[in-house]
Amino acid sequence: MNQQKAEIAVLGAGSWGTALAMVLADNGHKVRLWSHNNEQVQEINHEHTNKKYLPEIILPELIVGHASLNDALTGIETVILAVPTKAIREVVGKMKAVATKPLTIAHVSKGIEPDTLMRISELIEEEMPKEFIKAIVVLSGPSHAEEVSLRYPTTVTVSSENMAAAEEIQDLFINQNYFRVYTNPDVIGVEIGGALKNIIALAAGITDGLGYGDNAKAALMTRGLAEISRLGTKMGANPLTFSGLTGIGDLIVTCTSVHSRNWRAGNMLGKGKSLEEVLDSMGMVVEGVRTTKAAYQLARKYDVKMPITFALYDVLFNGKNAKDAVDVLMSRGKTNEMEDLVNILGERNHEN
Ligand SMILES: NC(=O)C1=CN([C@@H]2O[C@H](COP(=O)(O)OP(=O)(O)OC[C@H]3O[C@@H](n4cnc5c(N)ncnc54)[C@H](OP(=O)(O)O)[C@@H]3O)[C@@H](O)[C@H]2O)C=CC1
Ligand SMILES: O=C(CO)COP(=O)(O)O
Repeated sequence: MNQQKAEIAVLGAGSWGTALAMVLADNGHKVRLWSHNNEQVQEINHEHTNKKYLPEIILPELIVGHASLNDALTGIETVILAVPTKAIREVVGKMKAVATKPLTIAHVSKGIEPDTLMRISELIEEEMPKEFIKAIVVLSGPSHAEEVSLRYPTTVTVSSENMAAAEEIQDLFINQNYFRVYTNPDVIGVEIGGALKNIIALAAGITDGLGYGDNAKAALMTRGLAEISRLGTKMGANPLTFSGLTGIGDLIVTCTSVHSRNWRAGNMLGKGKSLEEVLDSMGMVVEGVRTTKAAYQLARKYDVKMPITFALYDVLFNGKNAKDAVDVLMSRGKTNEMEDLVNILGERNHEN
């Protein structure tokens, strides 16, 4: 484990890129932390802090900030891509311009691109020429940056179509004191679970903001997982992945933690703030908003029932009142808890 010390580029110096850079540095690896903000790079190198994103933290000296992507990537074989979903195409486009050899690209973002409906590994594959891709890996799971940077015990999962590459990323990150990394070969399930839990966290924040209780939140989490599992299974995921760290695990942490940007954004919406006011006040990415649009489109494409996603879509994009949306969910026709998933599994078995 962590046998060889490597030099790794982390692209994106927001909360998650910085916390993951700390894990790598704690494991003895040199980290080139790239940011498109030169002032932030100066702060990282001279103050060893990143106050905007992790105000309490002192960064290990093995982390060196870079404002030039070319410098950050020269001679590097492994890249951790840690920017929001909507920046992935732009940053991979810049990587392509300076890459000189095949890279293992591990992404850690949780989203789906609206309209193209692509998962992040698919976006990377589309943007990066084949000759510069050694492997694409996803790292996901219940892991708020604020807690990882305090070295609190955390578990995540890595997945790839190239499991040897996933195991290399597992070895780079695993830390027996506080960061345990599992593998799972189900890339679709891992990416869908990580992206769609943000939708349910927004909804959980809204019901908390409305003053509804723990019953409502437990219902949202459970029925939210049911609709994520239905869609993911229809898209080809292993349904068991949704009972793992990147499914229920991440759903629990994002719906219950004060660190969650998605939950906090939902909470403000439930208290009556407009979407614009909420997003303006966050200062960090709230992935669930765009992902709601993408999941709404995916549900229509795959003909899967996703009532919570549809209700949230109406609140976010059609001006529906949040309380009315909950009323609509509660007054739906009678249904069987498991039948739809069982039917999807039946159709899949029939096709195989
Ligand atoms: N925070 C967390 O606990 C976790 C986050 N994630 C996922 O990680 C991804 C990144 O999130 P997180 O770090 O939290 O986000 P933050 O909002 O904290 O930081 C985003 C970072 O990306 C930079 N960035 C944004 N757009 C671009 C661009 N076009 N080119 C270059 N850099 C850009 C931002 O720069 P600037 O400062 O200039 O805006 C900032 O440094 C998300 O998909 C999130 O879901 C996953 C697990 C945990
Ligand atoms: O994915 C996360 C925790 O696992 C982070 O969630 P938020 O983006 O809602 O903060």
